[in-house]
Amino acid sequence: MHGLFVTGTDTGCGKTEISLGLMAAVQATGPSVLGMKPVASGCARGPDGLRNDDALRLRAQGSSKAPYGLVNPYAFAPPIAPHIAAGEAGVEIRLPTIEQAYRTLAGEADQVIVEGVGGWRVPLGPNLFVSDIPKALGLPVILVVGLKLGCINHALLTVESIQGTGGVLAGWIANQVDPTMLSRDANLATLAALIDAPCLGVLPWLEAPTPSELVGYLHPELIDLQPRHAAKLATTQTRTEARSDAGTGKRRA
Ligand SMILES: Nc1ncnc2c1ncn2[C@@H]1O[C@H](COP(=O)(O)OP(=O)(O)OP(=O)(O)O)[C@@H](O)[C@H]1O
Ligand SMILES: C[C@H](N)[C@H](N)CCCCCC(=O)O
Ligand SMILES: [Mg+2]
Repeated sequence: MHGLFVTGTDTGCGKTEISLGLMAAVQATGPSVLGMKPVASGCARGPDGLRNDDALRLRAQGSSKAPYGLVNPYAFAPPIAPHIAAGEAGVEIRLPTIEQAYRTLAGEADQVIVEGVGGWRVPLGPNLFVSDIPKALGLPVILVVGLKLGCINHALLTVESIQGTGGVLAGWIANQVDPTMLSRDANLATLAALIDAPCLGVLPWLEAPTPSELVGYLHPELIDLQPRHAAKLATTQTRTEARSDAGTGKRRA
């Protein structure tokens, strides 16, 4: 397995903190890891162009310093829904561009952790959604559940969509974004009972979360790609490679 795709129940649910924590957890066991944020809205313009905080943090946590343009091929200034930002910038977000950047990163590290943008069904263009990215890259998905009132509904709808459309849900991670949440443990028990995938960690609300602090709460070793799931990912990947080869006119050996 070359990577994971991190999605969440919403924007602000903790995808970046957890992606960084997962990178640190993998690095602690030896393998090299790079981070990727294929599409980012909410970027500052600097001397080298548009830069997004999530992408900069993922890049900095990487085992080597990948070119920014590979970590974040699509960067948009306004902090708004990405398809609207792309439309305003006159840019079409294209899967083959994301695939190419991902393949280059995957060639440089043992693992690539890819953070989505917003939640699972955020549109990226007229016929493209965030949910298409892990399918194109052949990646299993980790769902970050931002623990707050309302998260059960958001989590179950997201799980239904991932699993109902042929995605592989490798696990979910609960993240307490609301320090005052009532009945936290009962909510966790409900999520555990209703989500058909392992819980890979429960993060409390932390004053100033750091990747190394998060490692203690995360259990990526519980990711168990059963043979049927691995086969599903392999099929997706082969189909995607064939499609992108067709797009570039390359012939498969
Ligand atoms: N467990 C936690 N304890 C305290 N603060 C947290 C926790 N998890 C996340 N945060 C904070 O909540 C905010 C949102 O988290 P984060 O940026 O990781 O969300 P996200 O899902 O990546 O958002 P986006 O959709 O913008 O990419 C950040 O300020 C982050 O530091
Ligand atoms: C600006 C923010 N931090 C994210 N980059 C974008 C979140 C898009 C959410 C779109 C939506 O679901 O309505
Ligand atoms: Mg983020």
